[in-house]
Amino acid sequence: MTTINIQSITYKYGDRTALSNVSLKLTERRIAIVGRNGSGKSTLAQAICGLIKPDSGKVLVNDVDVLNDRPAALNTVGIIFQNPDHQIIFPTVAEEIGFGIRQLGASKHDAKTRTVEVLKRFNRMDWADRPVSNFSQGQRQLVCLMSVLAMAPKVIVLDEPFSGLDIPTKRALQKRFVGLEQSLIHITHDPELVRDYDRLIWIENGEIAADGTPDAVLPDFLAAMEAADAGFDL
Ligand SMILES: Nc1ncnc2c1ncn2[C@@H]1O[C@H](COP(=O)(O)OP(=O)(O)OP(=O)(O)O)[C@@H](O)[C@H]1O
Repeated sequence: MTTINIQSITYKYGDRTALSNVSLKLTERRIAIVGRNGSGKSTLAQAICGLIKPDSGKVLVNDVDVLNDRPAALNTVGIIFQNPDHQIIFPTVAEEIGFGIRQLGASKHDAKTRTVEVLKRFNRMDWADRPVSNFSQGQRQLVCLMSVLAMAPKVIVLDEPFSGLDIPTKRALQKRFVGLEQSLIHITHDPELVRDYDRLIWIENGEIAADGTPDAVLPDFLAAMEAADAGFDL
């Protein structure tokens, strides 16, 4: 079982408090995070992955301090962002996948072997030397997923990976996520995607507004979203 221990995290961007004293113990395999734009979801995702340094508090994933033990964090938590271009840095698919494996300390030879393994698993050996720049957004998201899986993390954080994808591409990618053995923490604006998850956490203004099963939390969340104002005129 994977345990994510978020201990009293506060994070500020200048004067703006994005997360305010958030504590959570997460052990479920499928966890959804919902909330309005700007409520703090992505900030929490980055804290869970050790990508930002909270002003106070810490995150332990299976006892790994993800901020301060970067080598151990790399094969403990992975993240897939909304925009694959924020993630992909290498020109070809094999280089991109291999880079993550090398980060774990693998030799060039081992990185190559594991890159081939993951390409085969996804039936995408023909992608190895193809330039990512020619790929569609859905294909790039799959490259990101393969790169993350090649590092064999225990937890994968999905930060709205489906936005901008058409319905068939979204469905195809979703099928890949559903089958993963890893624990998933899935940030989404689409409650339908996470209705059958084990746990759903609703964040507002950097705090936990509700936490429970989707059946328990979603009705209030959806009612609040229906009643809410955008806060500005379009
Ligand atoms: N780089 C930044 N600099 C300054 N403020 C930021 C920065 N990133 C986020 N914020 C602010 O922090 C708050 C939380 O942002 P965050 O991106 O975590 O929200 P979110 O729930 O993921 O939003 P969305 O659903 O729009 O992606 C918002 O008020 C946002 O404007």
